[in-house]
Amino acid sequence: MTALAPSPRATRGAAISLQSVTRRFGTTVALDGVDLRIPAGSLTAIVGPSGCGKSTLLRLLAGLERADEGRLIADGSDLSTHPLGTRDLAMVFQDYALFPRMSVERNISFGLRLARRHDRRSGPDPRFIDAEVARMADLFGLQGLLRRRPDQLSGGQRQRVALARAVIRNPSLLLLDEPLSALDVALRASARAEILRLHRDLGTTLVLVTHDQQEALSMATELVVMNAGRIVQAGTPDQVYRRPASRFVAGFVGAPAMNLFATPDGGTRGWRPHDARLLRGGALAAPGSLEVAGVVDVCEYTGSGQEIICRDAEGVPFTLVQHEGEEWLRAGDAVRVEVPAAAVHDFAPDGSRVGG
Ligand SMILES: Nc1ncnc2c1ncn2[C@@H]1O[C@H](COP(=O)(O)OP(=O)(O)OP(=O)(O)O)[C@@H](O)[C@H]1O
Repeated sequence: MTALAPSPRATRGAAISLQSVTRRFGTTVALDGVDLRIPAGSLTAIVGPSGCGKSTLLRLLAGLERADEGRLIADGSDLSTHPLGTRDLAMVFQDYALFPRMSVERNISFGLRLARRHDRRSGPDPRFIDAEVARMADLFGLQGLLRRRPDQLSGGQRQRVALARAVIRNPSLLLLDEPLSALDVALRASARAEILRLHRDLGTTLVLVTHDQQEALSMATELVVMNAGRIVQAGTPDQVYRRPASRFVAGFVGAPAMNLFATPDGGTRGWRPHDARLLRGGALAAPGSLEVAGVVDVCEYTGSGQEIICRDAEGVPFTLVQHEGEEWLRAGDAVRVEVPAAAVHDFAPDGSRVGG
């Protein structure tokens, strides 16, 4: 019982747009004139430092917050006047928000049982509900836990129940607030794969808030970077990674982080550790490329290679990466690297990107 055909309840994903949305809490401006288009069927990941407004944006999409200014449009209708119905929308909160006195089975099937109570003729029948619960239990590894109550589960198990409860309803908009943060590595990988499969099979529009930018880069079709209540860049993960629009985005997206150096004019020059190539012996840098020299400070083994923290002649730290099979650098080694001109990013004193 793993691959039921997409249910006829499934609709295509909703297209959402925010127009000049502002949300204030007292003097705090949580969202500051946000314009954003979330394409139908996209998997949009929202990343940004703590307090930048990610959860507020998600809660706004869920209808749990109202905009003080601006408009929120879904499939052409204004959500402030026609909020999305509960069948079209599901949200998984950071704190799961499970029903404490219901069993896991009851929690997961809640939405379907509600639909049946509302409409016994076209609502899902009990056998379908049982089959769907069993499918969710399989997908999220909840077999054997269906009779328990939430307080008898670990944090990770609770999170999986919350995901199953949201996913079982095949919503056209699924909002996930840090859904994978409490899972261990193995479960995280399978839950991530399940979310991607769900997204692919049902065409649900999925909006995901995460602290884990690697998760965002690997899962998202659209990546939205926020800072201080504003959207500072939105695009495909590839666009954001390769052409960060500002110094802030350059430093925030990508792991290890981009190496950034102050330039004499007050701007910043950056390059990613993965774009640097070691120059061994007396090897010359290719014409036009950037050459950087330094001394290895610390080496950190990562399993598939090592990350190396170096310092240049001015003491500015920069990171290099080495992969398995290379001759390992060690603390105290002198290093020279070249960075192709196309991989060098320049930012003006105001932080904006310079050139292409
Ligand atoms: N109900 C509220 N009352 C007062 N201030 C709030 C409220 N909700 C959010 N804020 C403030 O609005 C700003 C944005 O909060 P939000 O929770 O959206 O940030 P976030 O990016 O999700 O943060 P985190 O990553 O830490 O969860 C913060 O300064 C926060 O303190």
